[in-house]
Amino acid sequence: MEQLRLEPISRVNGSVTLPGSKSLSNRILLLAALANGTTVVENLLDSDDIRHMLGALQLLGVNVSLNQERTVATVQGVGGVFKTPREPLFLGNAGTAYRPLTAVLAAVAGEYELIGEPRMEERPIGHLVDALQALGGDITYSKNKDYPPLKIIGGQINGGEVAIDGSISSQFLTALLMAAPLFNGDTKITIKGTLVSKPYIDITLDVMARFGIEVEHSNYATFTVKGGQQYQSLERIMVEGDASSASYFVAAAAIAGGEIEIKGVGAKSVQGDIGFAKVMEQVGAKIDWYDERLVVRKGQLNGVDIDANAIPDAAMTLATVALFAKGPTAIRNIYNWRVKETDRLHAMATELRKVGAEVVEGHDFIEITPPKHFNDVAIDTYDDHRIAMCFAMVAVGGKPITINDPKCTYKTFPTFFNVLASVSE
Ligand SMILES: O=C(O)C1=C[C@@H](OP(=O)(O)O)[C@@H](O)[C@H](O)C1
Ligand SMILES: C=C(OP(=O)(O)O)C(=O)O
Repeated sequence: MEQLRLEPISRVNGSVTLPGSKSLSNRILLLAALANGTTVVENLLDSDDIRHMLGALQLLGVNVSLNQERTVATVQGVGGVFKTPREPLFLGNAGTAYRPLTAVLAAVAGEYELIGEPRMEERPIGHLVDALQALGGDITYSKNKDYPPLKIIGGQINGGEVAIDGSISSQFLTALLMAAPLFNGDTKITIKGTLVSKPYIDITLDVMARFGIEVEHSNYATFTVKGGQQYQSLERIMVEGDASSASYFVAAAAIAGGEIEIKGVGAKSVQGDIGFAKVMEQVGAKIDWYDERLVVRKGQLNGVDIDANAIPDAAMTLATVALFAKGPTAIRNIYNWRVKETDRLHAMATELRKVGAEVVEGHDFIEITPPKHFNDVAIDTYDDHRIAMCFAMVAVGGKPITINDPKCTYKTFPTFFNVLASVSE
């Protein structure tokens, strides 16, 4: 197995231009493909999750051309008419590809099979499939009920009233919302249970509006979407920098000092993970806010006790910031960490303990007391990009660390370790 040795970093300094947002890239690609004209997408992320979406679109007969860096895509929309693919759509472990494609392909004519990596077969999708089936969708489980892989016969959905469980993943509601304009009739969606990861719904509504579709909602409890609509192509759309990827550089500057300018997200971001920078101010970081960038400096870091339901991805970074804060840190209301790239609650608890922290792993929370002494260990990353990236913060805090399988960052941020090295002293 490949390992990356990170020597202690004494200071960080410089400027980082963020790669495009994963959440925005995959939503924009799918809606541009469904639209009825050509859309040029700029600052597209080039990472595994996006490659899986692009691979699927190609098999569905969508013509997408990319520049050499794969950061500008010209998408020739097919007006909601896909080709039946000659092989199953392999979507890796990309939730932002698998879930939206499930709903959209249930809505448009054709026969489809959606497959993924072994971990994808352990990540639930039953809440989405239940809702689509209740609306008349023809979806069957190829292996285990409520989990991928899936077989879909599309084009059967008339719309109507439907309830969807929002308590495990917001991606199910995102998927249903993105597909609903393609249903024959109007759809009224009611949320069952508490909706988790709510800010991701704002990203969905924002992108849908950019492509010409308005959704009405009352306080994220009910949503109404008119059926029989078509997405409208955009001449040009720019993908914001990835706010979750920004979290590592916000944390690095806060921990090590020096100053990092982070370009690509700021006060105007549509991504909820920008909220991580607010949390870091509470922890003690000094941040200057601009519309589309942040400038971050070190401060005296103190442990905090927060509800992180709205920022599930960036909150993992707080778990390693906690190693360098004064006093314990508690991160609460994060049950769904358990159904992501790995069981992140258990994995984070295990690896933080290896480093020397005292950790309480609750059903839906984690409490971290910083180490008295840091152990120089190799961190297992469980094929989870965020575990690899957050544990790089140990080196930023001045302690040596080894990251196993560092290429797992390719899921969302292939150049992460190079970018970190470029601001490290
Ligand atoms: O809609 C999205 O783009 C995402 C939603 C979140 O998932 P959940 O809604 O499952 O928490 C997040 O963790 C994921 O990385 C991206
Ligand atoms: C949870 C994540 O990914 P996915 O989009 O596959 O759910 C993530 O990127 O942290």
